[in-house]
Amino acid sequence: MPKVLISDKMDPKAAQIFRARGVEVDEITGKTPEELKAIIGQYDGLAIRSATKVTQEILDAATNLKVVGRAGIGVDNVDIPAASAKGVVVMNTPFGNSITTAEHAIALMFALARQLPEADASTQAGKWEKNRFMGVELTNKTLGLVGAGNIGSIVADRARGLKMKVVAYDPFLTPERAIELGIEKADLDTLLSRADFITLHTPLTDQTRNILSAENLAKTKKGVRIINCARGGLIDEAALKAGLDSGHIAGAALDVFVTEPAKENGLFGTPNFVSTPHLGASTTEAQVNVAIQVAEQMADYLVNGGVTNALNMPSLSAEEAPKLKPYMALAETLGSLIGQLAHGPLSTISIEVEGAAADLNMKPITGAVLAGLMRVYSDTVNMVNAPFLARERGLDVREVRHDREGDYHTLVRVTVKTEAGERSVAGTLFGNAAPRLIELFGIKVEADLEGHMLYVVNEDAPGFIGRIGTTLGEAGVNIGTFHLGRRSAGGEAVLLLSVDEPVSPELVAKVRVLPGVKTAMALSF
Ligand SMILES: NC(=O)c1ccc[n+]([C@@H]2O[C@H](COP(=O)([O-])OP(=O)(O)OC[C@H]3O[C@@H](n4cnc5c(N)ncnc54)[C@H](O)[C@@H]3O)[C@@H](O)[C@H]2O)c1
Ligand SMILES: O=C(O)[C@H](O)COP(=O)(O)O
Repeated sequence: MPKVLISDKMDPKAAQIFRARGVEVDEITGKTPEELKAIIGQYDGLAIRSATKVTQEILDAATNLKVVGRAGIGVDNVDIPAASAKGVVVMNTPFGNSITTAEHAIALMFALARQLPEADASTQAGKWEKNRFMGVELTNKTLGLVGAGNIGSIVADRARGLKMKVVAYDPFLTPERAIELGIEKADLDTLLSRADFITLHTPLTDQTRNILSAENLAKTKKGVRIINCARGGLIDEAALKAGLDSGHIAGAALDVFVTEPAKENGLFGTPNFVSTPHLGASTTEAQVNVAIQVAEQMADYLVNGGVTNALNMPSLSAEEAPKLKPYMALAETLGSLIGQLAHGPLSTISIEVEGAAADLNMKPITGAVLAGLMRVYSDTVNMVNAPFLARERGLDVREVRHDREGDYHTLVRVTVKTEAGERSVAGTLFGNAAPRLIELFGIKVEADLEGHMLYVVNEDAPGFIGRIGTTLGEAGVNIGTFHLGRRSAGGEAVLLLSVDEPVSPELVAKVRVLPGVKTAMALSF
């Protein structure tokens, strides 16, 4: 039974779903990195929010880990390249808390417009400072939206409902989508110069870090109010404080900080500064949504192999997973066969599908071929890290889907380019389930590839099979299955034998010197 650790506070629905789906679950929150390192080795899955940092060190200690599930959106607390390299799927729940976070941005915009926190503190202090708190209306004001993705779009919709004009900067926003959202697409400088309020809704990347730098803050309109419910690091906090102190910036509301938890910060105590402790996603509705989603996604992966919302692997629905399972076994076996047989550096690998296979999601098939191929070199390779390792090694991966109908109802062919030329193997599914080799380096040969095998290329000549049988018999090796194929009568032939135990190097050496043998190799699957 797979075992998951929930290491951040999560709605109880997550644990309930894991258990209902046959996944054992421990909820242990508030651990230090050292404490997490000590226990993570027991788990197949790790369910987190933003508090747990999934670093290279944690991943190194996570010897059984297969999936990290983020109950939320931002995954900047997960070292995704390190997870990919270790074959760990990283998934998030990209929509579960979007409405809640958009609403928080709108709430902070009102808090700034009407100085609600200060007015509340003053009133409760018995001051009744009616004349101190003069607000501004949102109606007819311009909202500058930096990032018009899931959350930004919802903020735009709500802002338009408030009769604001929305100007958006997002390099990936198409003109059609801007029209659909009823917003104006602009460049950053235009937005900065026109916005009465600016709200940030981008991930933190090398391009967005300090997008509101001292230089860009200086381009804003005097009296601008700024909201950040996205990520700390998008705003230069020192420059923001200077802008508030000088009065150029009329107000700023931050839910997120460069350093979190933000127990101390230079902005604290600054007039017209409002803050919340990363509460963007903190509503009952959002937390139930993300807890349910993350548990379902992780259980799907751990139990059925279904992949949804992964950031380092193509999606594979729970419906597709059982259909693709035999294909992935076939693909992995073909990858392994070609990895064992093709010597020297590979420059290109081409994966072709035809017949029924051509109707399937090809990415998992490709991932499985690459995993089979690379596992020949390292047993820590899986479908997640195989494409990553292939890219790292400069292997050019090509996918070809053929519409044509061939001799087989379904077929997967793998061709690699080596220094010695192209090498190709092909297989089908027997009875729609059992992987079967049908072609090896251009020779038709039907074989089940499993367990320990001996591969021999020889000249097709009478008496050869007897000699092989005798050689194996004398070595005390029992033959399970025997598959033969040849290019032409008297030409090159291949022989694939399955045997009950590993084929020793000594036996391979004996076979290699038999008359007519061109090459012999032990294979294992
Ligand atoms: N405060 C919270 O509790 C909370 C909750 C949920 C999400 N978030 C954060 O909110 C942010 C937005 O989330 P989302 O779901 O809308 O993400 P999203 O991926 O749907 O949208 C992000 C948008 O930013 C745009 N973008 C990327 N680079 C840009 C750039 N250089 N300049 C301008 N725009 C750029 C993208 O094109 C995209 O449209 C994320 O950082 C997420 O982690 C915070
Ligand atoms: O990216 C997110 O989903 C938010 O930052 C929410 O973070 P949290 O789950 O720690 O509240």
